[in-house]
Amino acid sequence: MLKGLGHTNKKDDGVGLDATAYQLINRLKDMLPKSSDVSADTSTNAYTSKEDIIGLKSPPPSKLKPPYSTAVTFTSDHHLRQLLKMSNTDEIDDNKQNLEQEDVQELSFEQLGLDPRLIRALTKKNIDKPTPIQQTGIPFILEGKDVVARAKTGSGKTFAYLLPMLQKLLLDDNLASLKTLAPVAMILVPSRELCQQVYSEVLSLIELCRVQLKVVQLTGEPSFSEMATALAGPPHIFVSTPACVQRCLSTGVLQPKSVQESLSILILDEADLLFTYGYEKNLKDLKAHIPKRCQCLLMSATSSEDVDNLKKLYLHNPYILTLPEVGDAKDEIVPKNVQQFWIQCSERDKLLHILAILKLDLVQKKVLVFTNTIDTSFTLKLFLEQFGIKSAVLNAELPVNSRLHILEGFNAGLFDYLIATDDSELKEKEQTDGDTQVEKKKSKKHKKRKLDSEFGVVRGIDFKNVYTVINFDMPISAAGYVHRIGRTGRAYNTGQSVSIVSPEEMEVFEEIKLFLGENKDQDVTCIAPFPLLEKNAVEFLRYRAEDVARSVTKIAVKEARAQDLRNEILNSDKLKAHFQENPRDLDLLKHDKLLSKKAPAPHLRDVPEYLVDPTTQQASKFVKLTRAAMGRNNNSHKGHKARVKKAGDPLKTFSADAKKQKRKANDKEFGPKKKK
Ligand SMILES: Nc1ncnc2c1ncn2[C@@H]1O[C@H](COP(=O)(O)OP(=O)(O)OP(=O)(O)O)[C@@H](O)[C@H]1O
Repeated sequence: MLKGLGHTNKKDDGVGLDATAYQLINRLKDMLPKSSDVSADTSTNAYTSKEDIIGLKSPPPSKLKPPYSTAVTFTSDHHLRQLLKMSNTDEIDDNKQNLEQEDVQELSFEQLGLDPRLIRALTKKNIDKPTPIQQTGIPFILEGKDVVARAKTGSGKTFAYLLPMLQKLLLDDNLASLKTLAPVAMILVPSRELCQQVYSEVLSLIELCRVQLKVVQLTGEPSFSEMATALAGPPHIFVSTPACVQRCLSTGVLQPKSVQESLSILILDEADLLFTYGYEKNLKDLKAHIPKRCQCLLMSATSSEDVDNLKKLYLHNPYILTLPEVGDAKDEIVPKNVQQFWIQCSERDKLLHILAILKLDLVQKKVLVFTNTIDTSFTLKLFLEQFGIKSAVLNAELPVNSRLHILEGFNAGLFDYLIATDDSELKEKEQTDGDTQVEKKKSKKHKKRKLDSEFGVVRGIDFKNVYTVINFDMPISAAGYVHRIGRTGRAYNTGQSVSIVSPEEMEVFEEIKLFLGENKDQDVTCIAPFPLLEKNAVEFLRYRAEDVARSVTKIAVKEARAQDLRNEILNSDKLKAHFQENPRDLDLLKHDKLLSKKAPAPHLRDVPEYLVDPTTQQASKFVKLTRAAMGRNNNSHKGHKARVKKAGDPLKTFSADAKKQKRKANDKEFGPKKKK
């Protein structure tokens, strides 16, 4: 991104950047970790690096037929060490020579052997070249191998398995036209949100390919008739959670014998979460019904004991494909195109600091804010509302239709700020804490939390065009941090994260830095202090912020939370009925409406210029300039194609309208904005 900014400086005369701004930019450059020297120029994006293209295997890639063998390449000792960790040493030594001799070659989708219909569908989605995990994975999967694919967040793992899976169904007459009694392909994911996301991706590919394949999704605890309706036919592809499939089997809606006869490909997505979300028993029981000849794929962003256990349980002599792996160096954990920053302040001053960075326009939109509790989300929402910053909240308490709709609305650009409660780690902790199941049940009952156990907002969800991730509360582990900030910088996009760290959170922050490979002795910094926020700028806002913060009482939060839940329960029913008919009508309900009882005071909406010091004004200009240079979609690499796409993609067309509607609604709620 910095190189990109460098280019934009040449064009910025009209914007009025002065020497201070350039100093600021340079300061920002200096403070950035060396690894974040990423560019808006696609030729240097995260995926073109040789270092990132990795394939591991048995048998060696050289035994594969061309053109596959050239795609599988080792380029560093680190990669070989990775291999040694997980495979047979002799085999590695055998392969080492082959691998070192091979040339790195970037392959196109055509060269990977994908069907023209799928390539056309990808072109319509503006996807023209495979990511490394797709380059490496697709040929193996097309060959029918069992595969474990491990790659960073946002690296395109979903298409890495969807494309070859669909190709198999498209090309194999037996599979697609055979009168089976159960689905031919099954995709198991840990959460409802992921289920919806994967389902939408498959559906959209099928529609764009114009083929007669049927896909169905099912989650939660559906009734017998819901299961029977979903599986009538049966669909070719079934997207679900392990618990739900188990339910279909135990109620007889899915006959074990039919599964044995029909199932050809099974995919376990976000495999590292399946056990921690409590599906261990389901998966163990399900194993008995999976035919031996069934091809199994296991996708995950990190490695863990759970992934290993699943691999042993389901896969036969698998190919293990891994992109740079967690463990050795920071570049290999977090996508290179994400810049990481932090701000240190007291717990009490967190509201003040987030207000300063949002209100003074010091970060790019869209912004995804993570909190650890639902109450904190509402505190933040109510607080920001008073300053004219509207946001939606997302948490496990909300009805499923609302959650899905909120995600879709955010992805379509209906609102810019989403405050998500990430309690997935607490959920994991709940799983490991406590001695017996009974105790766990008791404590859960005691808490009376009506949270959806299939909710998962952090892992795997493909938030579109989120530029900034803010950790308002720090996650409780380094892995949680990696997954949170992985919601930005997806695929070829750039992004940044800002962690607001209180003294109480310093311990976990240090842990995170260590995990990312920060090393003071070698002058390696992974998370730099946020460079655009001046102390003065914060202090100027203090009085107003503290005044408003005092009005956001515990009672106000409780009431807002209850009100939001009531709204969303009503919404959810409407959504259910309406969206069966109009699945793309996203603007029916607004999720970012105001919850404060007191209307926001007009004087808090705009920060008067005299309150903003000149350096901060320059910083804000600099952020706006960057935004303009990057284009609204944060997709500079797509160039003219992005414009072509806009007309054809209902989501894009919709978001353009949505922007107008959003402006109108804003004026209605806050009053028309004065022209400066
Ligand atoms: N070849 C490609 N070129 C450009 N964009 C791509 C490509 N493949 C996938 N994408 C896009 O990249 C984004 C991230 O992909 P995906 O959700 O599959 O990542 P992931 O590796 O599964 O991440 P996570 O581990 O967080 O689940 C999606 O928006 C997807 O449409």
